[in-house]
Amino acid sequence: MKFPGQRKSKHYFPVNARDPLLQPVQPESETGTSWVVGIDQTLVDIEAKVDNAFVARYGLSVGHSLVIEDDVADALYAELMRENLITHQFAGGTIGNTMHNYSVLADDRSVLLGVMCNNVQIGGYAYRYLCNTSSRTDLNYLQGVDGAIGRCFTLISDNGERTFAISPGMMNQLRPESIPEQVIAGASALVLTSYLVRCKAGEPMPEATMQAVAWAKQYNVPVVLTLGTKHVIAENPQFWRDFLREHVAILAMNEEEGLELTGHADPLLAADKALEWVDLVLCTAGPNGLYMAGYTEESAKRQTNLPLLPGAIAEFNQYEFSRAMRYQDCQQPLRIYSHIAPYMGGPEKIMNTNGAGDGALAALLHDITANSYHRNNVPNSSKHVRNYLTYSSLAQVCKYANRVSYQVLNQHSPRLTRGLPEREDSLEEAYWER
Ligand SMILES: Nc1ncnc2c1ncn2[C@@H]1O[C@H](COP(=O)(O)OP(=O)(O)OP(=O)(O)O)[C@@H](O)[C@H]1O
Ligand SMILES: O=c1[nH]cnc2c1ncn2[C@@H]1O[C@H](CO)[C@@H](O)[C@H]1O
Repeated sequence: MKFPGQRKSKHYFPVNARDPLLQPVQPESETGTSWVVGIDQTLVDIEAKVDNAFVARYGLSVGHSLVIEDDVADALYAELMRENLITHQFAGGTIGNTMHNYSVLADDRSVLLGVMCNNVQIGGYAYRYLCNTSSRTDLNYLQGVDGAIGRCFTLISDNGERTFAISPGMMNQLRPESIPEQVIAGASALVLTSYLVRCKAGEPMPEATMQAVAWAKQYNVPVVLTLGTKHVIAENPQFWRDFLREHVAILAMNEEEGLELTGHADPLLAADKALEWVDLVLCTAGPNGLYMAGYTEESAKRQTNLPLLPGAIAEFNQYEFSRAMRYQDCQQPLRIYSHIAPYMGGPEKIMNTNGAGDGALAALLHDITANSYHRNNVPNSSKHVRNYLTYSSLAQVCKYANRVSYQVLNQHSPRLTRGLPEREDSLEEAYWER
């Protein structure tokens, strides 16, 4: 496990050095002790440059993700081929991206659940998917299907905005019995997307998802939900509010999804509202950067030394140097908030925004899993006198998430092609001091 945040400063602890006061550290095994698990619709992103007329012609909605029927997919694909518009093909899927990115950042294990073709052809979509997933993402629990994985036509307009058209193939055929109980039981987090319920009647994916949620609840594993697209939320916002209250600890969304969910266009107010249902919120806001909102123990709050920010909640970042806790673990819960503007003002030229939010969530998961790892190895550390959820403060997690988003914006693929630059391993020197 690589550590996030200020690794060379006081938070760094050399768990691999022999310190007789620490629990003997277990030799690194392939399965490790800390991992995250996610469920996804297995998808390959087929990226093409198109104009808005193309998007309208196929009944799509700019900036969003819609499912298309096979005949529409065939016509769309034929036009892309005929006009030679396809520029890239990548492994995709919002949770697949997040698991891959987590493994790249943490240099550690994530487990991906979903379907995979029983019969993989060299050079085919399934092959590309497997080749473009981190070797630290455990794919051993994928369920075989006799048919194709999904395709996500990723249509990029001139300003870098992306529109998705999903041709599902067999991506929703994941069955409840393919969810491994022990993998969920031992995970630091179970990561889901609201896309998982976007299925045809009778497809087993939603049931498989609920099986995973049931086990997560049984073993007290925090469930993380990323909202995916505003359309899925807009169809039934009350369903999602109930789902969050019932099952979810950590919510990731962008400001449009936040608006559909809460009725608040202001990302800070949307995040604050969502704290009625969940313990921790990450709300990305495109060129306005990102917000986090969560809880900490009143007596453990830490004052920021950054300028206090104006906003719909005055001086909302006052305690952003506090570490997040689950509501249920606080005796006197205090709401804490943080905001950060895009790293370096954003890249000079954005390749495309695809996956920027998935990158931010992967950074947050890294911080949470680092906390579990540290707790397992150094259980009597002062860092664990309370049952914290994150390893770092809210402010630090914001910086890290934002830094990772920048890295994704700066490249074509929605998945990190490499970790952050090595010299930033001591993040003091590069980013964090700026
Ligand atoms: N135009 C931009 N300029 C600068 N930074 C940006 C821009 N767009 C996105 N970012 C950065 O990327 C982060 C995530 O972006 P965004 O809100 O677009 O995520 P998203 O809509 O969830 O993306 P996706 O669903 O494609 O993963 C932002 O918090 C910000 O740091
Ligand atoms: O319906 C869907 N299910 C799962 N993933 C999706 C869906 N639509 C788009 N993406 C994925 O979202 C990623 C960027 O966040 C893209 O890589 C795309 O594959």
